[in-house]
Amino acid sequence: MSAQITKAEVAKHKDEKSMYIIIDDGVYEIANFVDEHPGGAKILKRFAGKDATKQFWKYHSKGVMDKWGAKLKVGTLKEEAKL
Ligand code: HEM
Repeated sequence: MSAQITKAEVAKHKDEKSMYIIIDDGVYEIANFVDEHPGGAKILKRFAGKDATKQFWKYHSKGVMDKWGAKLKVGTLKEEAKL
């Protein structure tokens, strides 16, 4: 079972040491990926600690997730009550 990570926890990971982004219900560690991102490091860093689902699916096809998803995934977004 993969780790359940809250949105608040994701938000803490936003620098070079550790950079999390959310895509759908997955949490991805991209600190070591930003420099090889074909779309550039800058745009990725802008989403560090945040949900990038909409932007991800705007620029990538499912094949990108199939190739990279498992390598970068560190957990699943924890379901929280929406108040
Ligand atoms: C885990 C997260 C991500 C991975 C693994 C990833 C991977 C890739 C790959 C492999 C490409 C090359 C093009 C392709 O094969 O389709 C690409 C291009 C690109 N990515 Fe990402 N990406 C990620 C997140 C993001 C995010 C959050 C943005 C924010 C907008 C972004 C913006 C772009 C852009 C603008 C391009 C260039 C598209 C083009 O030249 O047509 N990516 N990315």
